[in-house]
Amino acid sequence: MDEAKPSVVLQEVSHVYVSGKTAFLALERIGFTLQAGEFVSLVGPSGCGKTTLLSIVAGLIAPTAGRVEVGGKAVTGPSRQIGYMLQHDYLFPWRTILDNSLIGLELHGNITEGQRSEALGLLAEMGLGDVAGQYPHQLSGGMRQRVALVRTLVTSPDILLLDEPFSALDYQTKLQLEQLIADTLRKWGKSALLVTHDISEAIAMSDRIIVMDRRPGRLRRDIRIPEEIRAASPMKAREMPGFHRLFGEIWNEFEDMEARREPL
Ligand SMILES: Nc1ncnc2c1ncn2[C@@H]1O[C@H](COP(=O)(O)OP(=O)(O)OP(=O)(O)O)[C@@H](O)[C@H]1O
Repeated sequence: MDEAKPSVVLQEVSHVYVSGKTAFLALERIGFTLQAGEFVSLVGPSGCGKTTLLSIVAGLIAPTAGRVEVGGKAVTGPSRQIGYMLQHDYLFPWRTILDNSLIGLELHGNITEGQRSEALGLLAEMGLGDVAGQYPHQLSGGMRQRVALVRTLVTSPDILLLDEPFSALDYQTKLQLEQLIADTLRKWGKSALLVTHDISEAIAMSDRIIVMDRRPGRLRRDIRIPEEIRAASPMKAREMPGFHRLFGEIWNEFEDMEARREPL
């Protein structure tokens, strides 16, 4: 682990949504640490609070109780240390691919020539060098998500929050992008917190998987992925017997939660 890079620590984080006269406990006393350079996935049934948790870590909403620290400092709002990548790419149709990838930097001031050439280098690394001058409608879904990744990486965040970034992609593109992101984050020693509904994706990409329970959203399991699976590519990992065992174990957690589900 790289000690110079920050870890993320959540302590007793709870969140209540209030609308009108009703209050809803969305998260209850969540606590875990995302070590520097670690890749952790959050899985759990719909509505268990995964996106709420990411928004709290990103500093977009303040938790009702508890504390989130990045690199030992309390999170009080959005910061450049954290990059957020969503299911939709939200590229601006009137801007070129290069200009779209520079948006995050523009928000922090004028773009330097060095930053522009760094963005071009990143686009090339993601196989997008030839389309830097094109517009989003000329690109496939997978290419657009890669642009969104460049836009996130170009601001040099230490931690990436990934909210179902692959869910709108076809299977083959999704596997390729999983591989690309896993390789890129590992190479640069970035930490990541991935929200996904896809158990296979979580196992193939992560160092750990946190299984959440719902109503209220709580931690249910914290599962460490065996080294042999972590060392394999997301495609190869899917062929391993250990992978299928883990899939079954997590699937059983979901079945158990479903069996205990109370009517809404
Ligand atoms: N702004 C809000 N006001 C009131 N309730 C909300 C708000 N946002 C989310 N919720 C509720 O909080 C709970 C957790 O929502 P959240 O979107 O974090 O869950 P999730 O696990 O990400 O869901 P999914 O897997 O379906 O995307 C849900 O019951 C949701 O209806």
